[in-house]
Formats: sequence, structure tokens, C-alpha cells
Amino acid sequence: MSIKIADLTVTFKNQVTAVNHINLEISNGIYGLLGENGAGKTTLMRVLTTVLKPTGGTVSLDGILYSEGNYEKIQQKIGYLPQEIDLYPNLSVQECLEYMGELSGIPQQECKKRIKYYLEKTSLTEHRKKKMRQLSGGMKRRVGLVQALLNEPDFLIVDEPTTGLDPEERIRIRNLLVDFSENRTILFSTHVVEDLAATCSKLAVMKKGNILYSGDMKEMLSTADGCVWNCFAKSDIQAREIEKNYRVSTKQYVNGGYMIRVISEEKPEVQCTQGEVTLEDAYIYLMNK
Ligand SMILES: Nc1ncnc2c1ncn2[C@@H]1O[C@H](COP(=O)(O)OP(=O)(O)OP(=O)(O)O)[C@@H](O)[C@H]1O
Repeated sequence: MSIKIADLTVTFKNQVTAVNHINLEISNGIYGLLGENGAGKTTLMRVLTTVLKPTGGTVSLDGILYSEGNYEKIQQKIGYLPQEIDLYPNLSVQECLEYMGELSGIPQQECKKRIKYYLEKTSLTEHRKKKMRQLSGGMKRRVGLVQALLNEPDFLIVDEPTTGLDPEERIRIRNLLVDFSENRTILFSTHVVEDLAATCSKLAVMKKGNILYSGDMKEMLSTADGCVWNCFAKSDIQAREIEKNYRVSTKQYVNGGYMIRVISEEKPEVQCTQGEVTLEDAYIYLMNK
């Protein structure tokens, strides 16, 4: 499954251009979409799900052009987990999924089979009789994921699936996405760098409607080669001075002071050694270039 996005633009009535002439090619496996709040990720995803019509440019999915006449065919190939998911609170998990399946036109027996399979996969079988409103945030997100998979989509779009979840549940969702990425394409949007470092090898970075980078994670790391510095600060005062003068990626308390990672093309004028680039460092470097 390959998705080609060419010169895509979305400008809203209020004149905000949320997606600005972007080009992107997304192929099998998990593809990360990284960007701060308001970068345009949700808008792009809404275009890809056919919910929103772009102002300009084209999208095609395995050669099928996004156009009015093709929307139904495209929708059959897509699963979508939106950022805000609040499925029928008074239905049980099972009822809710059966209803969603019915809405998607999946034959009843086949739908029940798939629900059983995916509830098992997402460790929700024992909770299937619970009302949706009784579930934790993480469980709701997992039901949302099952809902998105019911039509066995070739292209799964997940919008900030880990936001607001505890660390254990975040790891669980990430691992599920890795499992479900076999034989399909997953677009995984997030503003959490760590989500992508753990799951994908290709990604795009968005800022204010533009693509700052797209391609291999490894290549993205190399863009910040030589620009990461481990600086040691003995005291709070020294640490604050470094934070004031340089762009800091992380700060960690270590024995006898702080280890501060600074992103800078020039060597900082403090005691420091060059560090290996992490995705977080490369992201900060790109965002501030
Ligand atoms: N329907 C709309 N009408 C007008 N402006 C919109 C609309 N939807 C989004 N925007 C604006 O478009 C920009 C991009 O928003 P979008 O939701 O796509 O970003 P995002 O990267 O998904 O961020 P977040 O993680 O906060 O959802 C923002 O400035 C937002 O205010």
C-alpha cells in the first residue's frame, strides 16, 4: 500500500493554512507524523480519511485518486482512530463494536469473528461486557483501535493514540501498532518523540503546515551530527546559565550536578563533550533551524 500526496494544501475559511503545499510518500509499515500542537497533523489525516476536501493538490492510494467517485472505494481500505474518541457510553464494548461493524456494512457473523479476534489481541476480552463509560482512557483507546481495524484496512490512520495515557498503556498501544503494521501501512501521528523512536523507521516532521523533514529516521539523526553536546553543570546556578544561553534537549540530575544536552552548531563555552544524536535532539535541531 502506497499513499502519494502531491502539493496538498488546506486553507480554512478563517484563512488559516493548516497544510501548505506538502509532498509526501508513505509506504508499508509504520510511518510517523511528528509535530507540535497546531502543526497540521489532524488536518492532513482528515484529508487522508476523505472527511475533509483539500483546497489544492492531490492524494492517491495505490494509484486510486482521491475524487468524489472514488471515495467509497478508498474508505473501504481505510481505518481511522481519531484523537478524540468517545464511543457510545451506554453500550457495552461488544455492543458498541457490533454496532460500528454494522455501520461499516460488515456481515454480522464475520464481524463477530473479527471482534473476538481483535478483543483478544488487545487484551479486552474479559472487559467486553462492560459499558463504554466504565472503561479507563487506555481501554477506550484500545476499543477505538479495534473499531478502526474491523474492516481489515490496508491503511490505518491513528491520530495521537497515546496522548493522556499512563506510561504502561502508551507502551501497550505502541506495541499493538507494531503488531498491526504487518502487511499494512500505518500513519502514526504524535507530538511525543519517544512514541516514534520506539516504533518506526520512517517519519515526517510538520511545523505550521509545512514538512520540515520526511524520510528515514537514521538520516534525520545525521542532520544533527556534531551538534549535540553533553554539558556538565556543578550547581543550579550553572545549570540555569546554560539553559539561558543555549537550546537544551534534556537535563538530568547526576551525581554531583546536572548533565545537560545542548543542541548547538558551535561548541558551547562550558565543560562539555560531544554526544550521540537521539531523535529528540534531531527534532529540536530541525524545529529551530
Ligand atoms: N476547522 C477548522 N477551521 C479553522 N481552523 C482550523 C480548523 N481545524 C484546524 N484549524 C487550524 O489549523 C491549524 C492546524 O490544526 P491541526 O488540528 O491540524 O493541528 P495538529 O498538528 O493536529 O495539532 P493538535 O495536536 O493540537 O491537534 C491550527 O492553527 C488550527 O487552529
